[in-house]
Amino acid sequence: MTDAILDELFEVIEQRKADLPEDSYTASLFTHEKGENAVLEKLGEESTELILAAKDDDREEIAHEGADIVYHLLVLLSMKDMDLKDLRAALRERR
Ligand SMILES: N=c1c2ncn([C@@H]3O[C@H](COP(=O)(O)OP(=O)(O)OP(=O)(O)O)[C@@H](O)[C@H]3O)c2ncn1[C@@H]1O[C@H](COP(=O)(O)O)[C@@H](O)[C@H]1O
Repeated sequence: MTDAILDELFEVIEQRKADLPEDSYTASLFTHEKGENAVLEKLGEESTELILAAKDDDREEIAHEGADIVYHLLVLLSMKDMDLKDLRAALRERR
């Protein structure tokens, strides 16, 4: 997890959280009437879609749904005032 794309994506998410632009999907998750349940529901849906893609052996779809999950996970971390350091620390502890 040293790929810069994750840090760049997390930075954009933090920026959207701060600025809340109207046309931003990310911002809409932070202001959603369902609160954090909106992102939790998305994580549930995307996980199901990932499982279906895996069962179909659809490699392109596995990557697509996996990316959706990573994005929504980063939004969740930001909502909880956590960041990639927390995720990296958890992964490192398992080595
Ligand atoms: N990485 C993502 C990202 N991944 C997924 N999504 C959105 O998450 C939603 C997923 O919901 P759905 O499953 O209903 O979408 P779908 O495409 O119909 O479903 P699938 O069949 O694809 O799973 C879609 O609206 C996607 O656009 C994302 N929206 C934004 N980003 C990143 O966030 C940045 C800022 O985006 P904005 O906040 O929109 O400016 C972008 O530049 C991207 O880098």
